[in-house]
Amino acid sequence: MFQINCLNPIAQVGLKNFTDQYEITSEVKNADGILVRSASMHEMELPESLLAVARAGAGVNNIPLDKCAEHGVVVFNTPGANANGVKELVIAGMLLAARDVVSGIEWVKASREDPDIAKAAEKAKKNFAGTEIKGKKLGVIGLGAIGVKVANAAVALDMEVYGYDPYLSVNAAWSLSRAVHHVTNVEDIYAQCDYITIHVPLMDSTKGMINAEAVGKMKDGVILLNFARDLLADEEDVLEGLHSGKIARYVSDFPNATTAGQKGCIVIPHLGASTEESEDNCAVMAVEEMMDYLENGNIRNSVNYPACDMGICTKAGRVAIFHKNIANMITKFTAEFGEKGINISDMTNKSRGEVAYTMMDVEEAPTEEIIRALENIKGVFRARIVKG
Ligand SMILES: NC(=O)C1=CN([C@@H]2O[C@H](COP(=O)(O)OP(=O)(O)OC[C@H]3O[C@@H](n4cnc5c(N)ncnc54)[C@H](O)[C@@H]3O)[C@@H](O)[C@H]2O)C=CC1
Ligand SMILES: O=C(O)C(=O)COP(=O)(O)O
Repeated sequence: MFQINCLNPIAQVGLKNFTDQYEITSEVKNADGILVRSASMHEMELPESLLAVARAGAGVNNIPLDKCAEHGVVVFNTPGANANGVKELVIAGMLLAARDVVSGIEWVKASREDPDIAKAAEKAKKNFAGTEIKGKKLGVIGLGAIGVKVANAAVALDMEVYGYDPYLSVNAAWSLSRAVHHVTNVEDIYAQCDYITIHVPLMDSTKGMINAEAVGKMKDGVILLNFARDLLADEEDVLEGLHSGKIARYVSDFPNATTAGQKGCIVIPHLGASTEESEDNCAVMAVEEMMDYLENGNIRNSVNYPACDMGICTKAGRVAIFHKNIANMITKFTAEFGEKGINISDMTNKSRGEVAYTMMDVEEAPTEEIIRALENIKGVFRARIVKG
C-alpha cells in the first residue's frame, strides 16, 4: 500500500485515479509520495519513506530539487497542464492595464447609494478611458507552454508580437504562430515593446532579470506583466519605474508587501492556474506520473532525474538505483547480481547532469540484502525494489 500526502488541495478528478493500492494520508511522516502545488518544501524534513514528489503545476521553485535528487526522491511537474489558464489571465491582465476597468468598478461600488448613478457614470467615465491593445507591440520573454499560447493569442488579437527564448524547444517552435517576430536579443524587446510579459522559470539565472538596468532600456509608458514569479523582477526597481512614469502599469500574479496596494500595480492573488480545468489537468497528470513511478519505476516529466521508461515489469523483479553520474557504476551494479547468479534480463541507464538512474529487470526477486549491497556502493543515493 502506497501512502500519499497532499500538501495542498489536489483536484478529486486526479485523486480518484489512485487504485486501492493507495491511501491518502494526512501524515507526511510515512508518505511514499507527496502531491503539492505552491506550498514551500524548502524547510521541510523529507521523510525517509519518501520516494516521489509530484508538483501539480509548472513552477518547482518551492521544492528543494537537489536535496531530493541526493535522497533518490524523484520530483515531477505537469508541463503545460495549466498553461491555458495562465494564458487567459495574462490576456485579462493586458486588458485590465489598457482599460481602467479596476478603477471604474471601484467607482461604481463607491457610488452605489447615488440614485443618479447612471447619469453620474456618464460624466465620470472620462476618468477611466483607456487604449486598445490592437496594433500594440507585445514582447514575450520565455516561449514555453505559457509564452507560446500568450504570443499566439495576442497575434489573434491583432497585436504585433515579438518573442524571445534562447532555449526554445522544437515543440514550442512548431506551435508558435509564424506571425511572431523572432528576437535574439532581449534588449530589442525592451527597446521596442509597449507591453512586456515574462514566462520563464525562477532560477538563479533568471532571478531579478527585470531590474533597473532592464527597465531603463524600456519604452516610456511600458506595461509590464509578471505571471511567472515575483522574484524574477526587482520590484523595488519596478516601483521606481512606476513613480518616474517609465512604467505605466505593473500587472503581477504575486501579491507581496512591496507591490500590494501600490499605485500603478494591478496585483492578482496568484490566480493564473486557479481554474477548474487547469486544476483538473494538473491533478490528473501528477497522479499518473506518480503511479507510473511508484508501481513501475518509470520516470516521465521529472525535473531532477532523467526520463526512463521500461513499461510494466514482466520478470520476477525490478530494481531502481539512483546514483552519481560517474564511471564504473554499472559494472558494480551488475557484479552484485552476477555474484549471486541472478540474470539481468533488461536494463536501462540514463543520466541528467550529475545524477543518473538505472533500472534492471531480474529473473529472481531481489532481496533486501542486494538492495543494502547496492546502497553501499560509493556514489549510490538509493536503491529500491520496484517489484519483487
Ligand atoms: N501564475 C501562475 O499561476 C503560474 C505561473 N507559472 C510560472 O510560469 C513559468 C513558466 O511556465 P511554463 O510556460 O509552463 O514553463 P515552460 O518550462 O514550458 O517554459 C519556460 C520557458 O522559459 C524559457 N527560458 C528559460 N530561461 C530563459 C531566459 N533566461 N530567457 C528567456 N527564456 C527563458 C525556457 O526555454 C522555456 O521555453 C513557470 O516556471 C512558473 O514559474 C506557471 C504556471 C502557473
Ligand atoms: O504551476 C505554477 O507554477 C503555478 O504558479 C500555479 O500555482 P498553484 O498550483 O496555483 O499554486
